[in-house]
Amino acid sequence: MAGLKNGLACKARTFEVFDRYEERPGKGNLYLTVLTLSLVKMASDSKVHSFEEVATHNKTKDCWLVISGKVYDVTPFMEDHPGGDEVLLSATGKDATNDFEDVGHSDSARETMGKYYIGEIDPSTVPLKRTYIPPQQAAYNQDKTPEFVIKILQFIVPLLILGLAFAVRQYTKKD
Ligand code: HEM
Repeated sequence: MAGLKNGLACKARTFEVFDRYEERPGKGNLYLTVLTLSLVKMASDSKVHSFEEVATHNKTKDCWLVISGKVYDVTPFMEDHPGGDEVLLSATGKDATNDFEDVGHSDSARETMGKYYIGEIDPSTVPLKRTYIPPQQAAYNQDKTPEFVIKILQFIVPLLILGLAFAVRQYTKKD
């Protein structure tokens, strides 16, 4: 009976845990029941939340996160999160998958997540990521011809002035 109690209290959602129960001699039927109950629990846990609903849980005392399509209620973890509660708050109201992955969380952090899992996000309700589209502005001086002419003139004009000065000097030179 103690095994059954533990099985029900346990939040683990893997078959591995229940395989161990099956190995116990003489209690095959009992442990099969535990497995079934667990599956029912899994199904009921997988509540589908809309993004709009999840986004309203954006406070220190009520904080939900969306990571890899799953919804986590991390309210009880706010004070204990090694990265602090501020980062968790800043990850609300959006898909926090990248924020979570960018930190390079350890395997044990990923296991901890399971404790706070409350369901799935309805993907159709997640707003599309906005991509930055630069304004359609004409590039300055797109036509290169005048620029080219200006550059040539920059060389020719001083040369012309020099040549003119030299000619004037030669012309006005007294023998
Ligand atoms: C359910 C969600 C989360 C859980 C269970 C979790 C758990 C943890 C744990 C256990 C650590 C200690 C280091 C490690 O073991 O990797 C950690 C560190 C950290 N986490 Fe999270 N975390 C979660 C979500 C997030 C999110 C969404 C962000 C970013 C917005 C974040 C940012 C950080 C930062 C900045 C650190 C500190 C890293 C360092 O200083 O080395 N975490 N987290």
